[in-house]
Amino acid sequence: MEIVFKNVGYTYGLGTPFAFQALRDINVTIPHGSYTAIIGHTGSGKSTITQHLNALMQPTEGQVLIGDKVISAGTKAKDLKAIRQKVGMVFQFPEGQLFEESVIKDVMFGPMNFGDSEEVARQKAEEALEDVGIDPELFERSPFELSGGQMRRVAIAGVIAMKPEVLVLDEPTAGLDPKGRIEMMTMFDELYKKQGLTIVLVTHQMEDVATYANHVIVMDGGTSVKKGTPAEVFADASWLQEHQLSLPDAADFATRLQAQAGKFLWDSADDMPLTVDALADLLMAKFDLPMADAPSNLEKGDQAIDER
Ligand SMILES: Nc1ncnc2c1ncn2[C@@H]1O[C@H](COP(=O)(O)OP(=O)(O)OP(=O)(O)O)[C@@H](O)[C@H]1O
Repeated sequence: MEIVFKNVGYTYGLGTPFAFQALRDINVTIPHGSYTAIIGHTGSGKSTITQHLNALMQPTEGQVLIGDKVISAGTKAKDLKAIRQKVGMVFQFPEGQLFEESVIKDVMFGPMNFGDSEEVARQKAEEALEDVGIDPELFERSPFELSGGQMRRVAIAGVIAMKPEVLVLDEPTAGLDPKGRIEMMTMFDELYKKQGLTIVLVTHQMEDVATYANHVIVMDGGTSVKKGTPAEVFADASWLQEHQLSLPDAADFATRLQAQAGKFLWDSADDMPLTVDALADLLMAKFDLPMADAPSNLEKGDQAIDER
């Protein structure tokens, strides 16, 4: 499902002395089937734009087209239920919203709230819990007996169980350790590939943008200042700096190496290595190193974390 912003603006406290325009002149598209990252420094408007994706907020100016629904100031609440089912939101620290006495009941809550029978809701909940990697042995346990990482997965299963077409993730790995972060991002990537979802990821992690996203929207001062592929958005390091953003570490290293070597290591901006794996490939090729049968950096990193 495609989501289109047409001249969208949003003012908090409209008509009061405390009015603050947080979004202005937004014209962006979240393409159907894309993995879109929304980036931007603190206060640039990411959370505000995100809450327009399932009409939790309605624009005070312009329109948001969510599939075949048009949302503008004053759209009636009765039109919004179908949107809430189609666009699932995972906010920061979603485990804070767990409340039922068992894991399975918590995940069944959403589907039942949208009118599914208990039997259908249970089936959807079991599938969703399997998708997020929760062992069936835990289904009847209290969610509050689980580890923090497991609680977060259960909360995410509660969103996935509603079979959304679009999954919106607002800094979903906040507070996780490096291993938990990689596992969580890998899980979303698998869901994206397996279920044909559209994903919108709000993040401060440029590595995640480079590794998972295929479309990026850059926010600054309440508006979108750039959109494109990760390669297009990361092509200009000084532009990123002006907008208080940075390159992914691999691209930063490669750019410095290129500057120090004083010669081009890649042909066009599209070829700049953005991930550690792409950087490794570039260095292997440039220095004509033989390919060995050794674990990748990522696997070694995982191993090191496991051993700690
Ligand atoms: N409820 C509110 N009332 C008034 N102003 C608000 C409200 N919520 C956010 N703002 C302001 O709107 C602007 C955009 O905030 P928003 O939370 O969307 O930014 P953000 O990019 O998500 O920031 P962060 O990266 O810190 O989460 C900021 O200047 C913020 O202070």
